[in-house]
Amino acid sequence: MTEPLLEIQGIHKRFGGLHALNDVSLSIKRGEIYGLIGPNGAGKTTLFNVLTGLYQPDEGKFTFNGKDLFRQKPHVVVGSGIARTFQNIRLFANMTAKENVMVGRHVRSGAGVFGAVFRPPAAKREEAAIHARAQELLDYVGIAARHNELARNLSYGDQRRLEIARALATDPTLLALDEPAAGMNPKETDDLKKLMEKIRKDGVTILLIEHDVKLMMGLCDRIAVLDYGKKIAEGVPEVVKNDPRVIEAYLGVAPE
Ligand SMILES: Nc1ncnc2c1ncn2[C@@H]1O[C@H](COP(=O)(O)OP(=O)(O)OP(=O)(O)O)[C@@H](O)[C@H]1O
Repeated sequence: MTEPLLEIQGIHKRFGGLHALNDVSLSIKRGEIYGLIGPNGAGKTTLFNVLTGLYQPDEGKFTFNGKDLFRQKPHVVVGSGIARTFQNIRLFANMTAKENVMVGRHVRSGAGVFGAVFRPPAAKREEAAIHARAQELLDYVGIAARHNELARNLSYGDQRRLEIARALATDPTLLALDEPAAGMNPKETDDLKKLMEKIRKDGVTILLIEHDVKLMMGLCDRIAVLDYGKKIAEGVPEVVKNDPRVIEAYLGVAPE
């Protein structure tokens, strides 16, 4: 058995009296597309925020690629190979598409502030490489022609793609996507599905939150279901879909 890429055990997160994550454990294998579903307020985004260092969990364990990332800062998490996108798109609206990706790439570059200001030859070469890689990533997600467009002028679907390109610019091992299909039409959703399959084929493991259950069922290798901060089911889509606890969580009533 190969080691899981991501392993979280017994994670608790409380906001005052609200137990947003209650003893959540899961492990994600390398190369998987792993889905996280659950009703509104179930704790999905909170789990992402804990994983990416934005929230400090109260208890638990969290290892990634053999490294202990429990309560680490976001830059350490990114540096360890976890990149994410946000439920509410967080692009630099007044920067071009390419500049947005370059920001992601700078996380990986060694040029730093000195290099950016004084631009010695090595820094210039690095800057050229960052430009080239950013353009390549825009091409990869299918928006190369829009490279010079301000992010705010891109269509909603293209903004979502741009967020993915920016996350990929950090060379992640695990890409965590928070509702990437939100607000997309069926054609955009289908294109997004193909993009996620391509990303996985190219060696990046994907953790995905999504409300579009049809998309999740057709895309994920395994799915975990959260409800009121607890993991109530986990498994292959077919089994999860028919689990009475899942049906009850979604419909509010136990199935007949
Ligand atoms: N920073 C915070 N402070 C206080 N409560 C919070 C905070 N973040 C999340 N919560 C609460 O924790 C619970 C879980 O929220 P979370 O956003 O993780 O749910 P979700 O499953 O992602 O929901 P949705 O599908 O609506 O995005 C909710 O009751 C929410 O109000």
